[in-house]
Amino acid sequence: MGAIDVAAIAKSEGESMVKREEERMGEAEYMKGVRHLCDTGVTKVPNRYILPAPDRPHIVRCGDSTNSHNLKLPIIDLSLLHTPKRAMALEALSMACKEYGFFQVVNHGIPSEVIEDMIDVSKRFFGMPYDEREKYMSSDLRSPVRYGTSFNQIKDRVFCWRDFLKLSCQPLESVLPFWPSSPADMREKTSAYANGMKSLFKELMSAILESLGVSMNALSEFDDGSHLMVVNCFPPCPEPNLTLGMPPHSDYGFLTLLLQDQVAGLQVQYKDEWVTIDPVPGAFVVNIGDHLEIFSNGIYKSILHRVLVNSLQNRISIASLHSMPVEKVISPAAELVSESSPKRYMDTDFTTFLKYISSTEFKKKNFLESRKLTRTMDQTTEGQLF
Ligand SMILES: O=C(O)CCC(=O)C(=O)O
Ligand SMILES: [Fe+2]
Repeated sequence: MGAIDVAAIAKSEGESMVKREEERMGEAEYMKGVRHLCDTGVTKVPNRYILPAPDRPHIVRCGDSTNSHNLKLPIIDLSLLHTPKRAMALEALSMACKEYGFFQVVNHGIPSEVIEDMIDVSKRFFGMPYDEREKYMSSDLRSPVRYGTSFNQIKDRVFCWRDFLKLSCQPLESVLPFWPSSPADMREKTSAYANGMKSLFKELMSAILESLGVSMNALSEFDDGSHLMVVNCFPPCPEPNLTLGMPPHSDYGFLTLLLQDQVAGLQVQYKDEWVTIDPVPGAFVVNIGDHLEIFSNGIYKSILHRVLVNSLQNRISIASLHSMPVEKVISPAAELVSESSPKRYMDTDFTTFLKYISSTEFKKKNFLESRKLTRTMDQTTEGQLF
């Protein structure tokens, strides 16, 4: 063995101190979000955002919508619900909820101006300087307005390429004064959109309850139900194969109504494959959330989905998540539980969900798995909670 090279050790220690200092400074920068990161002119994805190889997306580049990696979701024409073709439309809805857990709705009655204004004001919000957006940053999960980055920036080991603005919408009059005051028309445009989403959600739930054959009594629970709007911004990413805009997750509520601009990115799990949902102009993507899977006792499925990023275009999506009031316990509907079809999920409340998301570095971000009851020969055991 040669003599110990003191100079080399000192040099390497010095280098690792510099590296740690860079990481520490980087960490504070990453907390400011990916929009900010992009404004600093990054040309490579920093380590903090690089997924382990098995979790990376395998992006198949295709402008061709016949490619098997692009899926055409069932399209439900809501205007048919008000015609003699209602039964046929309900059948199509039921099939979509069982087979895909996702569908698109057209002829939904939301004016195109309300939709365009919502996308436009969202773009302008994320286009404001960081100092303006920063005012709404909060780590309090119950705050009525919360600007942030990644999926769960306190917990995520690997960050995802997303910034978001979460707005509580219930009750609208009380939360509105907390919403961003700039851009100047943000509150006006966003509240018009939120009102539209609430009525569309109730119309969809009425059709869904009918398709399940359960009592309409549950409908009134949605009048004061929870309503959260998540405005997502996915800036162009220099190396989109290394990271994700959102990791695989399911949504916690009854239904999510999703508006995406014309940039593709949403992928859903279908027959063990990730398939891309091409945007349909003027349509909403609707997906079943964990609460509806529980309420339907597993008949309708809450499906894992994720978001890809791309190197060229900024992408905006607006997700409206709806459920019953937060204090309400969600359990399978009485009509759907019988001896031949036993209860498959534990009763679930919002506090349990909040505990779950704040206590787990969730691998699959799948709350639902933790609520499933597992059946042995003749007894039911509660699945492990955390
Ligand atoms: O951006 C998308 O297409 C999906 C967003 C999403 O899944 C969510 O906000 O929960
Ligand atoms: Fe989602």
